[in-house]
Amino acid sequence: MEAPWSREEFVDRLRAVGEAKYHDKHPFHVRMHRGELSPPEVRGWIANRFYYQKMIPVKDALILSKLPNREDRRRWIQRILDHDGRGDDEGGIEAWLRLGEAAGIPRAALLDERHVVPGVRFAVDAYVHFCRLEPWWVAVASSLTELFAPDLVARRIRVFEEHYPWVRPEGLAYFRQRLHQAPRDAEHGLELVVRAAPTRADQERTVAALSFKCDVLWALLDAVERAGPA
Ligand SMILES: O=C(O)c1cc(C(=O)O)c2c(n1)C(=O)C(=O)c1cc(C(=O)O)[nH]c1-2
Repeated sequence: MEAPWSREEFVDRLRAVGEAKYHDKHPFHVRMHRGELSPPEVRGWIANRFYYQKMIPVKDALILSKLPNREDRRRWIQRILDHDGRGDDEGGIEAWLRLGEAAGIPRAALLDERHVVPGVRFAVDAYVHFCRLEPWWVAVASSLTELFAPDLVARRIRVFEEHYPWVRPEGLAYFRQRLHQAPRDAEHGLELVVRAAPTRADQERTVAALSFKCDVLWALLDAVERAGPA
């Protein structure tokens, strides 16, 4: 049996997956970042991504149900609250609906999923099923794309302000929230995976889970790109 990687090497291996295949490099994002998307294409992306947003707390509830440790459940549950909201906090799903409205999409058109194309549904459902079926620490590893999300989201805020000013600025609140939520989530996720994956075989399985998740995000954008304007 091969020796486990040190924590540092393990984290390097995880980061290398992001460098190779995180969706910031997808041609659709490249065009978005250059300011080349038409308003209907931006709307198509927002309307399809809503399905991802909507399913995130569902997959986090599946993981929550499997976490063996109370302290970890107390931290993990925050992810569900971040998206679904609680009390006065409207939550991320509501913020995404407002992003849609700021871009000219009626909330009813997001809620009834009329613009969601089959490939997006398949990709997102594959992620949810993966988290339902895999051991909790493998499912947690698949969430570690959040290690890479903050740079992309920070860039997206600048890109929208510069190239897509027709999207009303209050719509960007969702992305601003993610700038502090994602690093906190990634830190906890990494801590869980490092603790639960002590052998080289375990570590390799977590790297494969992260690679799978990059495929989910990539396939989602392939489908959005192919669908075109909404
Ligand atoms: O806009 C993005 O590029 C992006 C990427 C990701 C990601 O890397 O999975 C997430 C999000 N956004 C996001 O908003 C979010 O709530 C989220 C949760 C998760 C997850 O896997 O648990 N990823 C992401």
